[in-house]
Formats: sequence, structure tokens, C-alpha cells
Amino acid sequence: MSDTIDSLLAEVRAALRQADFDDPAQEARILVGGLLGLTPTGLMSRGGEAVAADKAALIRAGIARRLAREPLHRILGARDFYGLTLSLSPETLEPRPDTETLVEAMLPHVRATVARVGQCRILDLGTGTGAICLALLSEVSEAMGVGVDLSEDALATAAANARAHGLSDRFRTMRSDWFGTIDGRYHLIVSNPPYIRSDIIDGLDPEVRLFDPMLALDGGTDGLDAYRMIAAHAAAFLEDEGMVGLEIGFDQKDSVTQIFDAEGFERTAFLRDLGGNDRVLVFRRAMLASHTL
Ligand SMILES: C[S@@+](CC[C@H](N)C(=O)[O-])C[C@H]1O[C@@H](n2cnc3c(N)ncnc32)[C@H](O)[C@@H]1O
Repeated sequence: MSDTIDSLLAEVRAALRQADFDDPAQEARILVGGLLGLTPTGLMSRGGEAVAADKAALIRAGIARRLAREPLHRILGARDFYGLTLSLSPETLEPRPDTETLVEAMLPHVRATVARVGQCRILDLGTGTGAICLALLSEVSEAMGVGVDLSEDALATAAANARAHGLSDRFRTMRSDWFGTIDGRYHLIVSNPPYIRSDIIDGLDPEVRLFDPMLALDGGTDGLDAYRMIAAHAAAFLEDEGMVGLEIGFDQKDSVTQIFDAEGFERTAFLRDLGGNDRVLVFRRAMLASHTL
């Protein structure tokens, strides 16, 4: 007897329930719906339909991968971020909803820059899938961006994501160790750098520890290495009224603020994510701030 959508949904649910996953029903819908290209409504209305053998095999392989704790969206190969479906690859971080807070924080600055000078050049340090920069470009057609990463795989994925969303004429990738090979000046520098302390990485959930790339996670002994580097060099790459927008770990607001303060920046905003954790800091150069007040 051939598999149906309903029977495969039941099979996924049962396997995940047996392995004590938190929400087997929801995961089954995402996995089967994602692999068959069906919406939740499609899954419900077409539940009795037969599924081709190769698709059923794909779903069973998906069950095995999930039981090995691979995140659902890695199995599907893509994740939605700020209205864009972004492809993932082995060396890209899976973009998180919390990072949309950084997009929200920076959008007004993108728009204000365009209103002031007719364009907005954005430098995205550690671009991964391109999530932050591509989301900003998708919202403001006069903006353009450079996505920087050390990982060639991430850069290729970011470039493919830009093409998929018709943004490649305004987005370019560059391999660089942070500012190492960057030149020019930008109106906005944005970054969600690696910010997890090296010593706590071993205790993270397997979904993160085993599947997000270490280069995207490890922020050094105190988790702050990348912030120190960005703070030390950002001024040389910023236009006069440029801003820096950063994602931070939930307990890093004060330490990152101090790092930027010591390099002559003033914090102009901090935002919490949907879970209520401190998540985003925005800075501008302090001299400029006192000048314009
Ligand atoms: C936390 S991930 C953020 C990815 C993406 N911006 C996002 O928010 O989903 C950090 C990124 O920084 C990159 N990275 C780590 N060290 C780097 C370095 N020295 N120079 C450039 N990029 C680096 C990683 O490869 C990774 O893509």
C-alpha cells in the first residue's frame, strides 16, 4: 500500500513523540509540508492523497536527520527571515527571528539616510545567508550593501539569496576577516557577530552546537572579541553621520556599550527582542552626537 500525506504525518509524529520531542505534531506539519511544498491548508485538504515513493523516502530521511537533532529548517534547506525565504548551507547560521529586531532598528536609519543623501551604503559584517543586509535592501530600493564573511560557502549562499530575491544588482559579497580587505565608507555598519563565550558552547542544544557553524557562534573567551574589533575600526569605514547597529547576547548590553564608549561612540538606542531580552544596540560617533544635539 502506498504512503499518503496523512500516513506520513502520523509516522513523523510517532517517531518524534517516541523520542520525546516537544511538539511532534507541529514539527511533522513543517517537515512534511516543507518537503512536499504544501501549505498547512494543503496538508489538511489533501491528506488522503498518495505520495510518490521518492518523496516518501525523502520524508523518512528527514525523520532520521531530525532524530539526530538536525534543525527542521536545515533539513528543508531554507528559512524565512523578514519576509524573505533564505537558502541555508553548511557554513551559514540559520537566521533567527531575534535578528529581525536589528532589521527593525536599522530601517529608519536606512530611510533617513536615503532621504538625506539619496542613497544608503550598508556594510554587513559576518553576513551569513545575507539575512540582515538583504532584508534592509528588500525594504528600501535606494539602499545597496556589501556582505562580508570569512566563509566562502556563506558568501556563495548570500549571493544566491540576493539573486533569488532580485537584489543582486544592489548587493555584493566580499571575503574579508572583518574589515581586513574592506575599503570605502558606509552610511551604516550592521553586524550580528559570533558572541557566545567559548566555554559555554559545549553546553548548547545539539541543534545549535552540532549544526550551526562554529565560526558563527564562538565569540572568544568572554564572547566579546568581534565587538572589540568592530569598535576599534568602524570609524574609519563610516561616513560622517554613519551609525553602527549590532545584535548582542542577552547579557552583553553593558559590556558592549563600554567597548564602544571607549572607542568614541555613543549609544543612541537599545532594543529588546520578542522574548524581552536585550538584543540590539545602535551607536554613532560621540563627537558627532554632541555636535548635532
Ligand atoms: C552569528 S553569524 C550571523 C550571520 C547572519 N548575519 C545572521 O544574522 O543570520 C556570524 C557570521 O560572522 C562570520 N564571521 C565569523 N568570523 C568572521 C571574521 N573574522 N570575519 C568575517 N566574518 C566572520 C561567520 O561566518 C558568520 O556568518
